[in-house]
Amino acid sequence: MSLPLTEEQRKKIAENRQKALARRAEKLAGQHQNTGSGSSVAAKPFQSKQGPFQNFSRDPSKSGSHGVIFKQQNPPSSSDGDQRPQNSPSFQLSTSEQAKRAWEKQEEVPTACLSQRLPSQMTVAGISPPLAYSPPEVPSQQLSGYVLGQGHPQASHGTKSTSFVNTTHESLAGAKNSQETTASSSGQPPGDAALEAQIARPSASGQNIADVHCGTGRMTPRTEGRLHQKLGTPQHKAAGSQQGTCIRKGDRFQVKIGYNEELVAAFKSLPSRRYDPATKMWNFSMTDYNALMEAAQRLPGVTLQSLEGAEGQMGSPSGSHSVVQTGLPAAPSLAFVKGQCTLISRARFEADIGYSEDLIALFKQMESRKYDVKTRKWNFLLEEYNKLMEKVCRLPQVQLDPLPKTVTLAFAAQLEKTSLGPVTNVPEADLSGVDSKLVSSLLPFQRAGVNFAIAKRGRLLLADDMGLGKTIQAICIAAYYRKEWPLLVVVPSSVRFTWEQAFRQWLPSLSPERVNVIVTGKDCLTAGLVNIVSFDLLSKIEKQLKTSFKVVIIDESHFLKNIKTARCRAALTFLKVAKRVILLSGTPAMSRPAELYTQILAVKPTFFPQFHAFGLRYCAAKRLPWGWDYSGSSNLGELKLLLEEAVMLRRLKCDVLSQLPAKQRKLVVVAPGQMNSRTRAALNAMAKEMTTENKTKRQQKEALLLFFNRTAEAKIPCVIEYILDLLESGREKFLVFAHHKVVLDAVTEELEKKRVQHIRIDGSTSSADREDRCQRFQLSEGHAVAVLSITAANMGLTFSSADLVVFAELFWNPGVLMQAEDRVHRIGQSNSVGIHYLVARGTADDYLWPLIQEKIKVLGEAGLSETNFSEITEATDYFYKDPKQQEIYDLFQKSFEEDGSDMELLAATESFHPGSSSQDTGDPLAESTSTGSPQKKKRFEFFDNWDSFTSPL
Ligand SMILES: Nc1ncnc2c1ncn2[C@@H]1O[C@H](COP(=O)(O)OP(=O)(O)OP(=O)(O)O)[C@@H](O)[C@H]1O
Repeated sequence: MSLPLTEEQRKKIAENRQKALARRAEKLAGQHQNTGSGSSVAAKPFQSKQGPFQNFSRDPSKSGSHGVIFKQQNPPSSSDGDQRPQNSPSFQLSTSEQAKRAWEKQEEVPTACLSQRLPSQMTVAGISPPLAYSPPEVPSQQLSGYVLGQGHPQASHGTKSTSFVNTTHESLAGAKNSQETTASSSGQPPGDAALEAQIARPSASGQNIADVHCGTGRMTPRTEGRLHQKLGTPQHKAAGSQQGTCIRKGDRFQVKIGYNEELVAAFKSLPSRRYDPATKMWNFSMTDYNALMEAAQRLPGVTLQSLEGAEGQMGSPSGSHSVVQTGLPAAPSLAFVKGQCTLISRARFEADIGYSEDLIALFKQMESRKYDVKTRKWNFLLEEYNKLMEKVCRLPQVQLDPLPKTVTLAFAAQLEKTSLGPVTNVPEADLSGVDSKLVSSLLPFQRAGVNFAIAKRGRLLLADDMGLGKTIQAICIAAYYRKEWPLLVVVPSSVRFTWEQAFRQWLPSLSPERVNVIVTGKDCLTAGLVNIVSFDLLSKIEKQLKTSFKVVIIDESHFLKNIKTARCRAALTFLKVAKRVILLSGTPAMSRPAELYTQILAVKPTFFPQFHAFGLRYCAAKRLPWGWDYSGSSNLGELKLLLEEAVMLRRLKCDVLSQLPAKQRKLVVVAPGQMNSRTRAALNAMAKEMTTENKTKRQQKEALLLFFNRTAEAKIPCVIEYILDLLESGREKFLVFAHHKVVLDAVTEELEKKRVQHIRIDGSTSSADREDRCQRFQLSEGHAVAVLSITAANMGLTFSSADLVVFAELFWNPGVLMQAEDRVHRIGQSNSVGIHYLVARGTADDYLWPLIQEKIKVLGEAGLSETNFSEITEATDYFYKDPKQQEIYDLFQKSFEEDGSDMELLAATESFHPGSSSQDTGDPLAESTSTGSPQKKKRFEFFDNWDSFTSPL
């Protein structure tokens, strides 16, 4: 359809075009002279795009998004929609990628160059976009991407690759052939196609099509003219030619073409027309497609490439050069649909794809078909997957991406119809070789966890909720493979000794000497049969890590979530060679699926050897101007199913609540290694002081008090480290009870420093404020810590929104401790609550802990306490073989049982201030407790440097 232009108007337009062309040609020739022979106009914008990425790759710190956006070393050439990795020209490209790049190059050509294109070249360009943007046989899963942290996405789309620089018309046509949409099928006369190929063939230097068009200055108006003559095309027609393309946008299509008055008039005549001022493009409904294409066909000099998926469908070759003339498909059959298969249950998958009549007909042939009216999607049994996919491949208008290969492998039994049961039956493992004490203690769900692990040949991510006893399960699994030991256990440093304790507790057959806790980088990693090392030390013992451990436990394995960290890189070296890998985490991913990647890699290295494939499928990977963003999430249901099938076991507290006690107490042996030698020596001196003969009762008590005070001070770094580890492990809300002001202060300061939401209630908090702060904590979301004084906040407050209580310090009166525990264990609490007692060896805790046990036992026997500490009491192994120790214990017992001692102790401890008194050699107690003026007491230089002491090493 054309507008009736007057002859004069036509002439004027033609003249103006000629003038503009001449001006551009002149300008171009000038530019070529300026840029020299090696430069290419077409290449320029491409090179300039590379700049920032090269800079970026040199500066990975600018990746943003907390290390989740992985470095992209190659420049993307388009930013929207296409999520495949791009290649620099020197990389191998698949044929479809070449075609796409050739297309993009065409797009990048400046207007001046466009005006010089030959009609035949337009046809060359016109063949590529549909197949290049959507290669049906290339599942995204096959896209190999980054080897994490190492940079390049490798160009492998599963199709034959040829070098980009050698791109030829033939290779493009070849690509097209492979997609069943060949250039010849577009209805062009063969003679013309051959001629085009000849013209478009690159120079011997391997220059690509775009360069030939307008690249290096070889193309001048004169040569252009010669080419036109060769084609028998009048030169003025080439100057006036306009090439455009139709692009599918949902149920509409838009036309991308430069301004043409006649075409615009044609657009305006179509009822469904819309103009988008943002893109400056017209768009139409599919019903107007044929009318538009016919109108475009009638306009001289206008070449409008048909819609993606339309070419080759309805061959009505007219013999024209124009792509439009390759045949106009009827609008309904143009419905090119693209989608993907997704796993929706262990037995079924869903086709997530738009409407296609042919496809629906095919779906209806499947016996297991189900249509979900809510999601409006069809789903099928996995056993029909292969059949369906085979048939879908034969529908040219449909691109249904398959399930990732990892998924089909993990669910092979279902695909092959060999196992249709809804739940896999995990066989009962033979645990006869494991200590019976351990095996008999396992709760039913823990036993099931051990069975699962053994069914998975000792490689799993045990992701049970916090406090469900991952430690006992891990020890049992590792013990099953005892013949393959030495065992390596990697843990947060705050729980190294707790793990040592757990081995002692649960594996009596293992001699305690065979448990080796690595404390410094100089310690030998293989000294024990069980070797426990902290994450922090991993990078310091890298050489030793080359020793291969066949059995490895990683506690809080989400500490490895970031591949860029030294600890993760170090861990991957030994995880690669380990035969059994037992990962433990209550929170394997705290905010995004990308965090799971390294843990999956550790358990199943073959699942997603390259992060990019994982990122595309499960992290909604997006290409941004600075690289790929993997911080999103996609197909989470499928990821969960995949993990549960092959990698992970996760039970929530609510799933197993009936098997859990209402309160679970945990003894956390905090690291005395944090104490420097002076601290340790001073504590020993305090202990000695208490048992020195000829001491009055009062003097003994004062010595005891100072011992208690110094213990508080000495524990601070361990306490802080433990709290920070809890936060890092995803514990959102918990209470921290302490007694000494110095401890409360240190914890509060640290939380402030780390900007963690917290409240504090101590003796100085008014009653009104107590309630306010308590409410604030109850209602807060995300991380929140309540820092509470054991004696000032152990009553009358409800903190039921938390389910964990940490006792940073012990207190001699178990009744007070129990009251404090019950701040969370009360009406409104639906969970089993965790109580962690931090106990430091070599401090007053050695005496306080057994004292508390003793008292609780008595209360329990009298029916006054439901609490049973027996398991952990046993575990602590506090039997005083040394008579001096027994003496100190007796002293503690006596002192705390005397009437009024509590008040005296409280006063003394509250007033205690770190670093008090310089009377190292004298009796500091006399000042700190008996003078009654603690503020005035002299400073006791107990620690070299307060700052270094409070910041964990
Ligand atoms: N079967 C059991 N018998 C006796 N005590 C148990 C049993 N299972 C777990 N416990 C105790 O429960 C407490 C919590 O267990 P554990 O520390 O292993 O939990 P977790 O799952 O590792 O928690 P988190 O994720 O917080 O570290 C410990 O004191 C442990 O000794």
